[in-house]
Amino acid sequence: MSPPAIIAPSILSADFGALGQACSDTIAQGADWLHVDIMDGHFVPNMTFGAPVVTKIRPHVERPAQGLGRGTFDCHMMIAEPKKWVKDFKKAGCDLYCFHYEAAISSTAAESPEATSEKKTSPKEMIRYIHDQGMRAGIAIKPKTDVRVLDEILESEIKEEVPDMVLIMTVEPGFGGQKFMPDMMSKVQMLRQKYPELNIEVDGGLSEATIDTAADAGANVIVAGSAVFGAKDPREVIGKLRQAVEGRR
Ligand SMILES: O=C(CO)[C@H](O)[C@H](O)COP(=O)(O)O
Repeated sequence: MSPPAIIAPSILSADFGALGQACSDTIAQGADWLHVDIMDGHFVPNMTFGAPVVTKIRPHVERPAQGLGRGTFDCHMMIAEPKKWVKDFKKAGCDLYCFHYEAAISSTAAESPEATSEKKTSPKEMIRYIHDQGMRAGIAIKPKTDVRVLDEILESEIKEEVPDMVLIMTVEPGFGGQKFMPDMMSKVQMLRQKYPELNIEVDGGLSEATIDTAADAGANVIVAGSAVFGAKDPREVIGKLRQAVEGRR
């Protein structure tokens, strides 16, 4: 049986002028986590906000008593230098720090142009570092990245180097409101088959129209921005997304 359904509305589509209230309302409407999109204008062609804003919205949502329970701040770091901000986000109240595989690999290359294959295990070093700071770790891949790059990481014998979640992007990261890419579902299926207990998150274009495809493939953590924040009745949408995932467990 796959892990429980987790609905994580992306606050990228919330009213930034009343973000704290939007966060508490969304949890009250039945969301499990809040998906917090951090963009730096380098890794992706858009900017959002940094740790000071997370610090301000954190008190609006009660933190999970333990683990990745209700109220988890799932911070999706679409940034070129993911290691640089780990401590700041821990301090701001992030529970799950999800960095991009592509950023970790290229920041290693930037630090050391003569990087050896050993150096290229930097995603594992990142995961260990995030765990050392007392957060859960996620690793995300963009649509063009082969999912098989994750095997070596997921199969690490060192527990601290294994991520708590994998995020399969179902749009090119950078903007909300884009079209879901169904061809990303083969990545989800492959992961679910190999790792039955893994938290597999999908992000981009998820809605009542696309949730069945994602749930059939085996995704259990569902990010939805415009579908939730643009809805007349967000509670109903959150409930339907959850029902679709629960129905496949
Ligand atoms: O990471 C993201 C964009 O890079 C967003 O989380 C994602 O696109 C959610 O928005 P929507 O549900 O409207 O597609």
